[in-house]
Amino acid sequence: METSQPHPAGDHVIEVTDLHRHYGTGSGRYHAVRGVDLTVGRGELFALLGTNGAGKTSTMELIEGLAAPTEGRVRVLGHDPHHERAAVRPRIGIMLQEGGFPGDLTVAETGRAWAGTTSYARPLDEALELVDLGHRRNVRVKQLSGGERRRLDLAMALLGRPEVLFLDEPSTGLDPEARAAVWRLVRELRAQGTTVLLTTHYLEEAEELADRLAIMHGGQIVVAGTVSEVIAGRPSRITFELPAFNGTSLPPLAGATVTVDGRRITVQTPRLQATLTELLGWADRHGIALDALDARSASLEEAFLAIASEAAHQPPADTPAAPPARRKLIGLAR
Ligand SMILES: Nc1ncnc2c1ncn2[C@@H]1O[C@H](COP(=O)(O)OP(=O)(O)OP(=O)(O)O)[C@@H](O)[C@H]1O
Repeated sequence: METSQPHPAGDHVIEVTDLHRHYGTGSGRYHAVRGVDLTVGRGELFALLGTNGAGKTSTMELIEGLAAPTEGRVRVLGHDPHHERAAVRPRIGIMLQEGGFPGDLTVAETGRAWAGTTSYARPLDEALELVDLGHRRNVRVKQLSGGERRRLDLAMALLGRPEVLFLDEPSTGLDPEARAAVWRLVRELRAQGTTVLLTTHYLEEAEELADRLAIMHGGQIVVAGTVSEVIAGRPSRITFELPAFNGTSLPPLAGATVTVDGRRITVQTPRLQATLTELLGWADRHGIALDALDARSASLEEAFLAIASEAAHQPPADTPAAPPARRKLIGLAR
């Protein structure tokens, strides 16, 4: 077993190089993670986005040290998180997609049991208050709502005052108010220097929180960078309807792509202001009303949809066999 040296402060807290993960063996072997590289600096929040089955959780689990990669190298706080688990585990917090805490224990009993596995546990009440669960401390876990269970998962991940926090879809199942509260908490933790790696399906969550993000598809990172870098180069979009189209042709809109779907027109353009000016001038000159007019710059959502659709048309060379059924993750196996 290779024993790695801890990194000096300020270096990358997470380093992942050419990571691969297979599930199963023989003809049922499935290549779920296919050469992922990423780094996360101290105090940075990095979001992993992707389509369903893109490989986000499979990648996270390797970085968390819950499984060993088939190939590739992972370092967390300078250590191999799987083989040097004892060095890494006390310094990280993990919120899995399904916490799996026993339903018969109360919130407080769960917290006490979990605190016993953690070296520098913060007071249980403090952890519960962070996620607004203090008033539910004597309620059995099975009686909590789905959103409350998610918040319990988060409280348990925070119990050991982690330097690195892994959040796998932290706000799934939360109502908008609880989600906003979780976002505030994550921002505070990051401001205090916690490094965060999160997966999410909510693009606005990544837009709100992430310093950098990566979009995965088919086990690979298709694009990575800041939100502006990922959006850069994506066209803006103007849509409208022509209720009483009198046959007047649309003007030539330089550099734009026009799609007509019945009465609905979509114009994609790299020059939003100039194209909109040309279009409004044309409508004005011909006395045409542009119904339901909407003009917007490229968003992360549009970039995501375009990237996912482009990637879906370019499957990797070793197209996988259908994957075997997924295993359910049990929180206590962390
Ligand atoms: N234990 C497992 N055994 C076999 N295949 C698995 C296992 N876990 C995941 N897979 C498969 O690996 C691929 C990647 O799954 P993974 O859960 O990492 O994706 P994801 O991006 O997190 O998806 P989602 O957004 O749906 O949570 C999927 O095709 C999945 O079915």
